[in-house]
Amino acid sequence: MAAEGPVAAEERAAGEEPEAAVRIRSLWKRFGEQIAVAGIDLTLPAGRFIGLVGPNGAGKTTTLSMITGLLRPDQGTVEVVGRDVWSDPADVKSRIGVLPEGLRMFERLSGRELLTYTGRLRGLPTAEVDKRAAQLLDVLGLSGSQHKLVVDYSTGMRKKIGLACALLHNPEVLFLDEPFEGVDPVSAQTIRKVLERYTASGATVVFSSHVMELVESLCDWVAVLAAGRIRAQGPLDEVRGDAPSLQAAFLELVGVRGDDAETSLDWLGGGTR
Ligand SMILES: Nc1ncnc2c1ncn2[C@@H]1O[C@H](COP(=O)(O)OP(=O)(O)OP(=O)(O)O)[C@@H](O)[C@H]1O
Repeated sequence: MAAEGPVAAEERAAGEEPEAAVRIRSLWKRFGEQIAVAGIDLTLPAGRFIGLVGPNGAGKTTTLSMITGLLRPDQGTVEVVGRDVWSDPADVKSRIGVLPEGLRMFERLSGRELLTYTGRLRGLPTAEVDKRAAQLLDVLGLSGSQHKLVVDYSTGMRKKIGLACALLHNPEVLFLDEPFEGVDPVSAQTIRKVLERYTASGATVVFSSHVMELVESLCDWVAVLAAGRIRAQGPLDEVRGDAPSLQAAFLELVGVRGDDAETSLDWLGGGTR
């Protein structure tokens, strides 16, 4: 475990919990009959690389949307860096960066224009926006395409420009929904390096993913969600426990039913009809 900084040590000495990046209490969300999030309690520590994992339909996107002020909860509270999200969403939004799933962007802008627009919306001075935009485009390998319209960007390029927009105002916490989906290994490595650089300075990354190997190699803290409930949360080593990999621990936690395919699809196999 990393050495504890003086502030954390003081807080502990005073018997106080160090500030969490996210604190969720009894959070619920229903869509008609469908319960997407079923009363979760979750505390995500600050300064960590956090993976939110779960099978399809587990409630990851719904949870992230409620944390980031995009979707109002039916019940429960969400605090980000100690501030109640739904009492003052604008305050919380100024402190966080978000790369949502299926992000819609102003596609008739070039990548560079999109960054300039985002920076000005965030209230950054023009010269600072220009400096940060140039650096982010360079680090993310987008300098050569900065004047291309976003509509003509590939999936990976869209993820990268979305990440650049989310980082431009140097947020305290960064939320990413499936940031590596559809991204080739070279771009994935670039994104990874940028995120590692970001967390090394004490910031928090929370990202959702289905790819356990990725979560295992990147994250030091994991929350497992299934059917709208938290199945496990804690440091990666604790959640993995004695299992040989996070994937194995995950399958056990969410209760796999892989055998069904072997018995019910007995006609599948090519050749005979
Ligand atoms: N706007 C909506 N209207 C109705 N049902 C919804 C809506 N959004 C989500 N759901 C339902 O809520 C449940 C949780 O969905 P959610 O998208 O949060 O899961 P997820 O863990 O992000 O899934 P995936 O990994 O497949 O993206 C699912 O059963 C989904 O069908």
